[in-house]
Amino acid sequence: MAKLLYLLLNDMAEMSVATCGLKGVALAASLQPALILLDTDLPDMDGLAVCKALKCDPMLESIPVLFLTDDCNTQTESAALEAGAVDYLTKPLHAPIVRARIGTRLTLCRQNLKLQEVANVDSLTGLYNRCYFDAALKVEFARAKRHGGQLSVAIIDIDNFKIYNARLGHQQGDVCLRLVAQALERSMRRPGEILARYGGEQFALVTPGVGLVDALAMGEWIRQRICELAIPHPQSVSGGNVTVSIGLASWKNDDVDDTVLVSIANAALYTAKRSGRNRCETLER
Ligand SMILES: Nc1nc2c(ncn2[C@@H]2O[C@H](COP(=O)(O)OP(=O)(O)OP(=O)(O)O)[C@@H](O)[C@H]2O)c(=O)[nH]1
Repeated sequence: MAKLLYLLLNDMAEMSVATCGLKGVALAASLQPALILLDTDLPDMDGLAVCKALKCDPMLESIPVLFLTDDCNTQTESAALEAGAVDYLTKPLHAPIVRARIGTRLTLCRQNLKLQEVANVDSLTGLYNRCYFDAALKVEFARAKRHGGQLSVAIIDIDNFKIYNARLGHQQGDVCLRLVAQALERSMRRPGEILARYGGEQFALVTPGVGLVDALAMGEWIRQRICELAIPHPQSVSGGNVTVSIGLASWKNDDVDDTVLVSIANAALYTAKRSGRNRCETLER
């Protein structure tokens, strides 16, 4: 059946096939596909259990699952839909109907992707917004926990930005935000890093695979790049130019979760501000 479906659909999308439930979940995690076709009857486990496993995983929960099965039992069908499936097609499958149904799903996936792209971006700076950052951090956290990796978060805040705005005007404030955002983008060096505008004059960065020592070096590197922009500030804390303070926090394989990690980075930022601004801080834990 998998081979038949492959032949039937492979001109509509790039397809990959797994021959049992466990391999299917692993394949989904590595490929992050737009759509998953699933049978209820698999060699190693129940297809419904696979669907539930996919829906429990923050990295996979948003991928639509469509059942293709010879189980016509309405109870199984409603259980599949309750488990999060978007559709349930029963055999015998009619090629044109399968193609049309899956075509509709793929179109919806593409439209969703476009909508998400717009919804995830901050219109002033072009960076990701806070909503995207929070969701992406959850995914990166799950990945780090699964693989036992490291992960750090930085909250980057422009110093005395209220004064900058008050003295130079809101429009100039917007120009400054864009320049800082561009410099932060240029400072990103590792694949998988996610940079966002976290709020007004605040930016957030998550760096998968980076522990506290490297995060501090990265924070210091970023702080210097902003100083080098040499954007004049009427009441600068250093050298007459715009500066940033940075709060850092790293996950230490403990039971701290993503939101607590951000709070710790925010508390470190508060310390940086209190200690005179234009610096990176982290908290002892
Ligand atoms: N131009 C502009 N200003 C903004 C925007 N969003 C927030 N702000 C301003 O950013 C300023 C932030 O001020 P505060 O939170 O007091 O922080 P601060 O003056 O930078 O002081 P510290 O963070 O303690 O160094 C406020 O005056 C906001 O109006 C924006 O999109 N554009």
